[in-house]
Amino acid sequence: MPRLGPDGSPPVTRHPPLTGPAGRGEPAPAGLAVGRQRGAARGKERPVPAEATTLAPTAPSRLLRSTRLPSPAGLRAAIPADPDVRAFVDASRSATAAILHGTDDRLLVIIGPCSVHDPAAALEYADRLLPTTRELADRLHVVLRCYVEKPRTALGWQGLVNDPGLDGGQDIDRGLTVSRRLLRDLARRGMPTATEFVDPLLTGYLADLVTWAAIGARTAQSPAHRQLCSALDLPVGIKNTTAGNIGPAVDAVRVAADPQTFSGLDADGAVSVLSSAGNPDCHVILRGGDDGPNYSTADVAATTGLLRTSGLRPRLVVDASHGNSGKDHLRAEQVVAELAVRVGDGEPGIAGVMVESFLRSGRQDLVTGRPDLLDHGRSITDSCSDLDAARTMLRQLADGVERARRHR
Ligand SMILES: O=C[C@H](O)[C@H](O)COP(=O)(O)O
Ligand SMILES: C=C(OP(=O)(O)O)C(=O)O
Repeated sequence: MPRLGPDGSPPVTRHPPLTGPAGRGEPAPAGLAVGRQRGAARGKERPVPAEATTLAPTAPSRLLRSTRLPSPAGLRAAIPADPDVRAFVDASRSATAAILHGTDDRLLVIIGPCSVHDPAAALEYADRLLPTTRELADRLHVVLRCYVEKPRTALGWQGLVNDPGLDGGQDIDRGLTVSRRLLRDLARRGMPTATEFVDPLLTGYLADLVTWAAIGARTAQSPAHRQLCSALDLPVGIKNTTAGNIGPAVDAVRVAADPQTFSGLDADGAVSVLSSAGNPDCHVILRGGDDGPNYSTADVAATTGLLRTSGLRPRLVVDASHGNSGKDHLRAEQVVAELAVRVGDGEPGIAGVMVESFLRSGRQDLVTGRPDLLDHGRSITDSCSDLDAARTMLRQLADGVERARRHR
């Protein structure tokens, strides 16, 4: 087990600066790629020997910097999931899987901010929502969106893992540490969490603390993400593509259910050949697409039909946000209200609902490097409903489950 630093963080190897003795721009030793990315975490860079990387076979190189991270096991040792947390996450995963399989008649609800940029605000949101989720726990299994990686259509802030300082510093080492601590703090409070896995190399740093994960619309067709799902010990929702195609999500669920052999990191961070058993708890998420929403009864029926003919369980999650709301949180609230009625009417196939909500409604733009300008508790990615609206939506969905039970 690695020795830990005074604050419980994993050890960091100090390496010489890239640009000479004092990092003042003196030429680097021959054979080293030279450069420092803006905001680089000082003192952690490793020289990049030109002959030692396939990414940079000749110098000068476009690979400017290589910074070694702790291993997944190192970070897990620094911020351990204590036995209570492990038991809590296991129980929450089992409940989620049972809902997806239809053996628990509650509804899965994945609710919370589009992205977490301020861990304290995420904890405050959880603390203020928990009384309602506990009250409705006989009808809903509520899992908090704690999205710490963000896939972007093009450029933009990439999430707490990639840029915890909101300053373009891209200190992934710190981002993983604060994200893992946040996920653990949420589990300790009794709030299950959901996240999206964007970079498969980083999944092992956080996955043991998460109840449910998503593969997003931008990565649902990626073989690496599908193979990753096959090895995860948690339920995973896979989205239709941004164009609105359902077929790739169904294909992804099939791939993930099968045993796979692929390359990835082991717990010690070594690149390894990994063999998986296959994950029977994956499912499709309908999130709408460029051509409009896909949450109607006909869309759900068409998708469950496709799942059935593919030999898969005909149950799915509907995302009321994103393409199903045109990223308008008021519209997402209407979608949830409509879904609640349909669940109450006994419509088959809907195992869960996702919706974006945070302390305050709407969204705001981040000015890189100026987090001090941000409103507390308002999304810096897609617009979100506020807490009152979140409570209303949860009650509507819980009423729907109650009504559906009366029909049976
Ligand atoms: O969920 C958040 C966003 O929809 C997603 O990360 C893509 O955002 P972008 O299109 O603004 O890059
Ligand atoms: C990025 C997200 O969704 P999608 O992949 O549907 O765009 C998300 O849920 O945060």
